[in-house]
Amino acid sequence: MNIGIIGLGLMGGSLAKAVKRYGIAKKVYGFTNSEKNKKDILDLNLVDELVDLETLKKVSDVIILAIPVDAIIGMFPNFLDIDENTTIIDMGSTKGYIVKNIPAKIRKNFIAAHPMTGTEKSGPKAAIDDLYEGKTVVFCDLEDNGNLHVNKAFKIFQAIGMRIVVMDSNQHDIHACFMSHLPHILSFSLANTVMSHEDPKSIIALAAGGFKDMSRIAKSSPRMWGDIFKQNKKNLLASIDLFESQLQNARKMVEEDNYEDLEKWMKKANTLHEIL
Ligand SMILES: NC(=O)C1=CN([C@@H]2O[C@H](COP(=O)(O)OP(=O)(O)OC[C@H]3O[C@@H](n4cnc5c(N)ncnc54)[C@H](O)[C@@H]3O)[C@@H](O)[C@H]2O)C=CC1
Ligand SMILES: O=C(O)C(=O)Cc1ccc(O)cc1
Repeated sequence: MNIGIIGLGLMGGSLAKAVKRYGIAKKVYGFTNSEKNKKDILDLNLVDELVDLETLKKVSDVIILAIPVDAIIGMFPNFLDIDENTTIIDMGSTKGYIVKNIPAKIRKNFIAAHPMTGTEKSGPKAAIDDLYEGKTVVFCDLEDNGNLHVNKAFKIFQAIGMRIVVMDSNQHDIHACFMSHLPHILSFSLANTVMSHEDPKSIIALAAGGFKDMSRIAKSSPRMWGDIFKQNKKNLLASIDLFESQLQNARKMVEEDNYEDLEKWMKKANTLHEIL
């Protein structure tokens, strides 16, 4: 089968590497809207050929959308004339808003997927050989897809070493919010808090592992995360409220010198790593 990838940054570029490595695609075609990235994509040999969108639509049996979540929605009108056997798979970090907006004409073709793997880096140079190996991909609302398309999606993601979890898109957005969207907005907040108080010299001199761990994802793409926070606004606001109440509780225990309860509270937090 021929695979066409739209957007060849971290996710699309890494997928191109994976499908090549496992010999899943006869040919991998790519489309990008970024002139700046074209040279990198070709230098890195991510795809067999960079083509225009109309060509990619015609030559691909499967089209992967690895672009920001608002750009995924913006692509829908381009697919209205797609062949009934062409599968479209999006890799966006949000699912509810995307699924709700898929045009009826292509609903059977369009698989809503979210690979639960990534990094804070972006662009073609960020692509990694084994990004998907042994990781989970969530497929949403498969009951609305045609069997042919579901089977193709399973085949591709299993072949690159992924574990598949099937979920309702609204449930996905709640879980993805707590497990990914909330941690990202907290990391951005921590980075801005520290920078508003500390000078660069002290940051360099004193940054230890814990700070580096907690701020790594604050390096993530603002374009990509702006779209995610917008599409998952309702869940994000609810999770921030819950986080704020935890922080307020911690603040109160410190303020009142209630170190006994503070220790109990931290011991409870320790148990997260019995699960992870
Ligand atoms: N970065 C991560 O760790 C993860 C990202 N995702 C999702 O994957 C998608 C892609 O993210 P990344 O690869 O990290 O972003 P990226 O920024 O590394 O790559 C996206 C690429 O798409 C191109 N692009 C943007 N709009 C386009 C359009 N309309 N047509 C053609 N090309 C276009 C850009 O030039 C860019 O190179 C997003 O929807 C994101 O939410 C999902 C899981 C993990
Ligand atoms: O860099 C990390 O640790 C991530 O958590 C990457 C990530 C970003 C967005 C997603 O939708 C899923 C994973």
